[in-house]
Amino acid sequence: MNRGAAITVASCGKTFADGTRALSPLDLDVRAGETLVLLGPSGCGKTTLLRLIAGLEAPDAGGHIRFDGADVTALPIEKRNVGMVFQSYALFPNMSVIDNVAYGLRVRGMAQAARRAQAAGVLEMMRIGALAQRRIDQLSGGQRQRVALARALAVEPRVILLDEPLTALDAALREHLRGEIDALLKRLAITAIYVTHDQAEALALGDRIVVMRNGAIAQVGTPRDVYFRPADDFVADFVGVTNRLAGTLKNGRFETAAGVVPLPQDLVPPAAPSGPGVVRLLFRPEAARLASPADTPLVFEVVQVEFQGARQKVTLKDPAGARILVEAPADGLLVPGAAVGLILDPARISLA
Ligand SMILES: Nc1ncnc2c1ncn2[C@@H]1O[C@H](COP(=O)(O)OP(=O)(O)OP(=O)(O)O)[C@@H](O)[C@H]1O
Repeated sequence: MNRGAAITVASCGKTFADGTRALSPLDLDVRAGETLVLLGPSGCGKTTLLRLIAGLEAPDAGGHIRFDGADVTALPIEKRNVGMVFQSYALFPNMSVIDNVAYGLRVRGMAQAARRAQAAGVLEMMRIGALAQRRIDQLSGGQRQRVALARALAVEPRVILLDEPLTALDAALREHLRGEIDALLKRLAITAIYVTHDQAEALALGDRIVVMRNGAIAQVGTPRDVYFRPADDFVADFVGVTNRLAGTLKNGRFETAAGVVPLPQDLVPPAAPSGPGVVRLLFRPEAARLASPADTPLVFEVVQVEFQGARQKVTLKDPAGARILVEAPADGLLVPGAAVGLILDPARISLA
């Protein structure tokens, strides 16, 4: 198959005819062959951005889309060599699986024998060759979504755009197909843009994640960046549970009511702290390790322990009353009221 195209989105905003501003002008570079996930709450503009890249919508004046440097802004979808997969399968229900998959090749004028052979090859690759003669309305949801993916891939696109393709499926199937899609996209080295509002899906699939909010980009980064070094409170909360401690910065250390946290040198203090002299330290529940109070300068009081089998969730409070949540192996016996030390992983803390 083709190698994926690099995509440049330059100053692309979108205001719809009714005056709704779905996207503020934004810039985004998608690398050739990567899987980029657009993640954000409902209405933040993910689908609109995907449709601009597809050529289903035109950006407002001044916006440009380039594929491998060539300006495609004025090209309609059928001239961009992109494949699309939607949440609703958008397949032809009365046609057979193989005819659905070969459809895009027919539109492109490929001869019947050739397009049937190519479609059959893609069905084999997706491991649904046995379903080739079935009608779409005789398939399960998971099978339909595999056919939709096969149809998008059959035309050998340089870019594949997926808009919440797994949302309609049940949780177990969603996870299974997510793994298959991940493996497939990596093997094909095709450029993929994947829209979802599901953070677990984004973290699992993305080479990079674009977190969106109110028609703008809140952060672009690897799953680890976005999870452990969120750019702001919105990203931190959207992508998981976040602990916050208020304190001050002194001599490369963070001082808070519970004690002191040494800071790694590469941790940048926030440009605009939340109050005069006050900074907040952000970390995830699993970025902390419980220790003896003698072994760390950061000490809390145990408030509550929730046993979960292999792990336990422990709620702690500091002398100022601020509460945090940490996850720990379920071996140590912790009782409410006891003092416990905390060691934070320096690679997994951020400041805001
Ligand atoms: N054709 C349209 N005309 C007017 N407004 C639109 C149109 N399409 C989308 N919008 C609006 O633009 C904003 C962004 O919509 P978009 O579908 O891009 O969001 P989204 O992040 O994909 O949301 P969801 O996760 O719910 O699909 C929303 O306020 C939406 O109502």
